[in-house]
Amino acid sequence: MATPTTSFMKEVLPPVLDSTSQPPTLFDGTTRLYISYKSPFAQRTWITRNCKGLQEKIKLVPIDLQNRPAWYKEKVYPPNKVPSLDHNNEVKGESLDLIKYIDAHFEGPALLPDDPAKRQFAEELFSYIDSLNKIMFTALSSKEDVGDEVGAALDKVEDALSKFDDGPFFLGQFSLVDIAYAPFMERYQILFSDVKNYDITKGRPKLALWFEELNKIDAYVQTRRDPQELLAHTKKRLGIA
Ligand SMILES: N[C@@H](CCC(=O)N[C@@H](CS)C(=O)NCC(=O)O)C(=O)O
Repeated sequence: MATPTTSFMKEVLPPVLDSTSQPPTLFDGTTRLYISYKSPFAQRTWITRNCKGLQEKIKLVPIDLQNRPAWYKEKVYPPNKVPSLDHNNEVKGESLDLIKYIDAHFEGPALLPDDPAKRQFAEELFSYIDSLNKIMFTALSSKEDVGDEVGAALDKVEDALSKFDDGPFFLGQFSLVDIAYAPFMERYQILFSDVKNYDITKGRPKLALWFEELNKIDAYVQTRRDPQELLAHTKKRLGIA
């Protein structure tokens, strides 16, 4: 597919709902994506919705995770996490499942290529991200300097970006794989620079180019938070503030 660089007007984002907020009219047939503006898992689904041009079809419902409305757990999504998607009056969760679901069940450009080799590599990369996250967050929470494990994990990302040469993204062209990685890689770039004085792109030209190209994609840029806000929020969550 063509890289979705098409600009649309900056969306006016709906206000965050907290424990004092009334629920929307639940299960009225409206497709709703429950997110938190700060959640990297939720951001994956939000980018996917934007990439497919579904701003009108999928309504964002941002909730305050620090002060959640009780109705969210009781009436919408008992696991009480974000993201979740209410589509056809059925609520589903798990961000990686949801980005595939949104891609497959809604109109808009296909975000996974048909090529079986690329599809297989996509699955490998979807599986790898949990290990990457573990290594990266463990390193950030530790007092030690950045060690070999982080370097090796990032080198693996650099290698993955070298596999297909028909574009700067994981599968060549922009896809769900980039969407799965973007919210986390964005946080690693900011956090490692601030906390460890470590530039994750140094000596990794493919990764540097990946960030450069990603930051041209409006559907993603619209979901980015202020880096200082993200830094403060994530450091607090990791207990390193
Ligand atoms: N595996 C889930 C993880 C979702 C998740 O942990 N979301 C966080 C926000 S980043 C959350 O809702 N945390 C609240 C909680 O765990 O109570 C996914 O991929 O969607």
